[in-house]
Amino acid sequence: MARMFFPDLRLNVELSGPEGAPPLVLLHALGTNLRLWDGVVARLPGHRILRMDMRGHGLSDVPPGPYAMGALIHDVERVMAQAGLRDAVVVGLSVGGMIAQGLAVKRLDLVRGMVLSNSAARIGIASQWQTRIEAVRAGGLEAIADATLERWFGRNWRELPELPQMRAMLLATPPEGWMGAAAAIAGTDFYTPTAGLTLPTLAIAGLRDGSTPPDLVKETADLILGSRFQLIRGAGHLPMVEQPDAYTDALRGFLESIGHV
Ligand SMILES: O=C(O)CCC(=O)CC(=O)O
Repeated sequence: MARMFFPDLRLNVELSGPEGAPPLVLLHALGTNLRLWDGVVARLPGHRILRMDMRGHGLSDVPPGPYAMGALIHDVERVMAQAGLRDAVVVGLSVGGMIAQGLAVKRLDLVRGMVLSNSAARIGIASQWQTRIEAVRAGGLEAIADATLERWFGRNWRELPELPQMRAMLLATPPEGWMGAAAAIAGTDFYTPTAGLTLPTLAIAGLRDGSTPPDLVKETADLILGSRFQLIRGAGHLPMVEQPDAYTDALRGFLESIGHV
């Protein structure tokens, strides 16, 4: 674990795997942090893996919100520069996948391929995000926790073994950070720029995902010429936590198919 220092903020990052190995960049979802990827990192020992806590999340600084999507993209750009990484496969979960799309549009030299996991060019509608932001402002993350966990995991969410860990991760997110990043999602519509992308892309969806349902993920995958779509049946919004073997197999298959091994 290391802190990267920039003039306006510090970001928490972790670099693992052999230096010089094909690089992966892992970007987490709203209300989570880089620990979300523990199972994937353990299963992919042959890659140089950079993961980071998005601003306002995990151990990164919490600048006052709202955040612009452009700022979240710039954070990844400068972390990759400081780590000396380019030509990476960027794996982004949900808002992380939006950041991956924006990074590919802006800096294709940094992105060899994308995995848009449980993500889309546009997620939710602005008024819905505003309602959630107001709830968090009034009552903290606890105010939205149950509804969020139900969207993440589906109807039987209370029975899932991963629930205590994921609830704790959600509740540990600084409210200012959650609201800042939620505002970035609310203000983003990448439909047109993403439709112009032509790079190797795998889109992954979880059957029980109520945050970014399979049809929404597929709609974005279909914008990108030659992209592939994979549905993980036994998972919701966080398939790397619920189905780490199936999820890593999907990543590995994609990486092999583009020779990024
Ligand atoms: O909290 C939700 O259900 C929405 C989460 C979302 O769509 C964005 C994300 O997970 O990054």
